[in-house]
Parts: sequence; C-alpha cells; structure tokens
Amino acid sequence: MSTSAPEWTAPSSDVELASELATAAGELLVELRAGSPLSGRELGDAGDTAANDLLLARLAEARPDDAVLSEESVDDRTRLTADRVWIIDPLDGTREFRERGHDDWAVHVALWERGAGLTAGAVALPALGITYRSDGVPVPATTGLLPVTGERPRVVVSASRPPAVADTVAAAIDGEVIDLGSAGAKAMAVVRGEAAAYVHAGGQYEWDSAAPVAVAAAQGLWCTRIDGAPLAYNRPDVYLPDLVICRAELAETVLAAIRGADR
Ligand SMILES: Nc1ncnc2c1ncn2[C@@H]1O[C@H](COP(=O)(O)O)[C@@H](OP(=O)(O)O)[C@H]1O
Ligand SMILES: [Mg+2]
Repeated sequence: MSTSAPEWTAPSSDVELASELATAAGELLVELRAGSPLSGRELGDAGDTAANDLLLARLAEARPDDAVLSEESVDDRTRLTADRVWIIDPLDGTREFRERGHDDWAVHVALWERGAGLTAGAVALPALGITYRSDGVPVPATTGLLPVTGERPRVVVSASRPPAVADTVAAAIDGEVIDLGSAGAKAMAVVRGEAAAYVHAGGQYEWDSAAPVAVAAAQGLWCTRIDGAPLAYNRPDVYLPDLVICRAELAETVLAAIRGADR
C-alpha cells in the first residue's frame, strides 16, 4: 500500500484555485515560521522563497498556459502578450512575518485577464487561518486584526511608510489613524469592517494590491488610485505607488481630503 501524499487535483474555478493556493502557501509559511531556527531577514527570505516556489509549481501544474507576475521572480515579460496573468505576492508584510508575534502578513494570489482586468483573487491571512476570496464566499466569524468596536472610524496605513495625507483623511471622516503591516492585511481590515479606509501613497507594486483589490472590489468597496483614477494591472511598469480602499459612501470625502492636502 502506498503511503505517499494524495495527488493534488487543481480546481477548474479560478477563484477556487486562487483561494487554495493562497491558503496552502500560508500554511507553509505558518509552519516555517514556527519551526525555523532562522530569524530576521533570513527568516523573511526563506518565507518569500518557500511560498513563491509552492505558488509557481502549482500554477504551472494547474494553468500551464498562463503567465505569472511574482514579486519574487524575474519578470520575463511574457505576461505582456498573455491573455491571463497571475499576479502574486507570496509573502506580503515580510517585515511583520519576520517579527514573531505579528499577525499582519498575507499571501496574495490574483488573476488578471486581458480586456477584463482583475477577475479572481484571494488573500490569505495565515496567522489568523482565514482566506478571503473575490467571489464573496463568507469566511467564518473570527477574531480580526483590530478590535471590532472602535469609537471612531479607522484609517489604516503602513506602519513603516505612512502616507503624508493620513492625518488629513482621518480628520475628514472624524476618524483615527492606525498602523498595520501588509497591504493585504489592511485591505481585509476594511473588508471586515474593522477599518473604514486604507490609504497608501509613496510606493508599491502591482502584486501588493492586485489580490486585495480583487477581494475588496467584490465586496462593493471603493478601490482606486488616490486621485480617483482606476487601478490598472499588468502594465509594462508594475510600479503602482498609491491607492485608496474604503467604504463606498466615504470615497468622495476621502478623495477630496487627499486633493486638499496636495495644495
Ligand atoms: N514606499 C514603498 N515602496 C515600495 N514598496 C512599498 C512601499 N511602501 C509599502 N510597500 C510595500 O507594500 C507592502 C505593504 O507595506 P506596508 O506593510 O508598509 O503597508 C509591502 O510589501 P512586501 O512585504 O511584499 O515587500 C511593502 O514592501
Ligand atoms: Mg507586498
């Protein structure tokens, strides 16, 4: 009798695939973090590599004709003529992953299709054991990253590189600024309703926001550049330095505050 692990059967649904892959890479990262003698930058690098290898191998098996844009792989530019491109960030929030005790890190898997933009995505928050999907399949109620009850609406921002406009935006909605690591973790805090808005400016790449935006947009949240322009993916230059993800009814106020702060 064979004792080998059962073969993995790739799902036919793209969102199911995104979800399975983000979850599997997340489980690998949890195990690595718990069992590794490494720390600091070496732990982060090991996590980046292990998650990237798993995602690339499974994507090659499940969707051999699709292109991949990964934070952790050389961009061979085949994606620029491909009709389907997986945009992945194997470990978003590497800084927080390295600092044990932090739950604010994520795995991002998104699909971009020519003529349609982002069509599927999943964000795993492995430390919480949750994966969010762009088809809105509900996740079990669970403890989030922030207390559910807040006196004031929260604007979540990068802990290491908070945007200059954060205080202005928070003041405009009578809210407060809260630091949190990982673009995916911040976007999912808005999805869960723990935060009213996620605002970022000053630098980011397509893999940082693609899957979070696919999930957040599917929930009816506002997702644009900070000037209100659409977020575009699979561009020749993958630098996509700013974004707003917020409750739709706050978008006008948030964007006006950002415009005003520029003057
Ligand atoms: N100014 C900047 N330039 C480039 N990347 C940035 C950036 N600010 C944030 N990011 C990236 O966006 C992700 C979320 O950052 P933060 O936790 O600070 O909000 C991180 O991705 P990685 O962890 O995948 O590198 C981080 O590297
Ligand atoms: Mg990232």
